[in-house]
This record gives sequence, structure tokens and C-alpha cells, in this order.
Amino acid sequence: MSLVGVAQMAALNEPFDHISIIDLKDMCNPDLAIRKNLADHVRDVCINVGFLYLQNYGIPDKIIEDALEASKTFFSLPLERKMQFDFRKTPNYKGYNPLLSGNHDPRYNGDLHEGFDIGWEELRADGNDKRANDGAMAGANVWPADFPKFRESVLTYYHAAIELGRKLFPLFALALDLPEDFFDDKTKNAAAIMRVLHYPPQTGPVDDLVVGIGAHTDYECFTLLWQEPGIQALQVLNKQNQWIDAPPIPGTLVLNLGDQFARWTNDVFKSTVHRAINRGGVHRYSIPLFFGTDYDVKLELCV
Ligand SMILES: O=C(O)CCC(=O)C(=O)O
Ligand SMILES: [Fe+2]
Repeated sequence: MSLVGVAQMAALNEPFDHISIIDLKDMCNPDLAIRKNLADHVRDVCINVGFLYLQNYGIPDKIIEDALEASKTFFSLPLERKMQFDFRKTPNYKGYNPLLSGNHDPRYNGDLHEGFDIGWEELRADGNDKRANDGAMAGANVWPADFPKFRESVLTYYHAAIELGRKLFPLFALALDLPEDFFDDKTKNAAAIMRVLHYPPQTGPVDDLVVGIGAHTDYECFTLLWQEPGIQALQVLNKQNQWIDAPPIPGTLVLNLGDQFARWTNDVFKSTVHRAINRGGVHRYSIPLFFGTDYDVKLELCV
């Protein structure tokens, strides 16, 4: 059946009420039939939901723990110190985003989170860069010089997640019935902006105009999201406009599709609206990494 046929069937389906777990253990299996079987599951979820959990994603816990620890320390610094890295003062929006500086959904009063944005950078600057730091978001990252652990830990996670993202493109290609190397020449200097986020607890009377991050879709091909265990905040909108909780599931990352894949597939793949509200009474941290292609890739219909 063609993808369009599958999409027509999907349109008849019930709105989703949960988010599936996809096990990546067979992602690089030498047997194509096994990889294809995995890709078929991915395709189904991409057409119907646009959100999934990834299991066996291959990033060691220690790398995640270190990035979390360093992020907590950074966000606990005094505001004046953090404001030295204000993203509005840096080339192409790298650095610190204070609370309420963003507003993903203009109906609300601003996003109740602070963040720190980085783009491509080699961990060791030895002149052997694996790729060029070019494209629309080119420009150096900014880092607190007296807190080297922050750069080391956050960038180590960034590179581990980039490795994972690179392996996912062939899986998406298979899911779209394309050659597995379809994205290879389109992801040489792929867009890959990562944000470390801190959501303070939302306490007091519930005000629907106050959210951690307002309802939105992501822009790129897909997002890999690590969210802090044990704290429910992320929600995903289904076809009946119901908010479905996407709680952290131990041992998984969340993956959601973005507008670039939706546009590229003529909306066969779904870029699903989501938001986060941190009403659990505790501080919450999350780390999304937004994967696009090279900035100059032409989006020609691929299904
Ligand atoms: O923090 C989260 O769970 C969601 C973050 C998000 O949706 C985003 O940064 O685009
Ligand atoms: Fe998002």
C-alpha cells in the first residue's frame, strides 16, 4: 500500500489516547527485513500520532546525569550572572533565555521556563572539525568560562544525542519507503539546536494563561526530548482536541516529528501540537534537541 493509502486509512482511525514505545534495539540489525519491520511501526506512529517513546536509544545514563547536574547548577546561578549570556546579545540566539522571554502560544502570558541554547560545536577544538558550523544558525556558542563542567557535560550529551539522531534518519527513510541513505547527502551539516530547559514549579491558583511552554509544534524534522523522570508536565493534543499526558517513562526518550517532516511528506507524517505545564510542585528540567537537515536542502515531495 502506498503511504497516501495508509494516510487515508489513518484518517479513519480513532484519535490516539496513548503514545507508543518503539524499541530501537534492531535499528542497526544487519537483516533488512528486521529493520523494515521496525520502520513499519515507526511509520504507523508517525502517520497517526507524531509522538513516540524511544527505548534502547544508546545514550549512557551517566552522560544524561552529568548534563542534568550541570544544568541545575547553571540555572541556580544569580540572574545577573545568567544574563551575561543573554541570547539576544549573541550571534544567532545562542545562550541564556530568561523566564518569560519566549511565548510559544500568543494566547498566553509567556512561557514559564528559562533555557540555554547551543548549536554545533566540537567537544575538543583541535582543528579537526567533523563538519562546518554554517547555515542560518551559524555562530559560536557562549559558555561560562569559570564553569567548564557545564560546557563539557552539556556538549557531551549534545554529541551523544546527535549520534542517535544520525542513526534515526535511515529509519525514517525506510518508514517513508525511500532508500535508507536518502537523507545522507542532506544531513552533512544538519541543523541541530539543543535547549536545556528549567521549568520552575507552578504553584498557587491554577491560571490557564500560565504555562511552562505554550501549545506549539516544533519546526524541524524531529525532536529528541529528554525529560526529567517522575514529573508529569508534557501534553500532546490528539485529533479530538484532548490533551494526552506524555509522562517520562524510565529508560526512554520522547521523539516528536516537526513541521519540516510534515511539510516534506505533505502532512502524511504528523507534526503534533504539544505543551508543558509544571504543576507537580517541583522544579523540572528537560532537554530537547531539534534535528533538521542542512539549511539549503530543497523540500521536494518524497512520498
Ligand atoms: O519541556 C518539554 O517537555 C517540552 C519542550 C518543547 O516542547 C520544546 O522546547 O519545543
Ligand atoms: Fe516542542
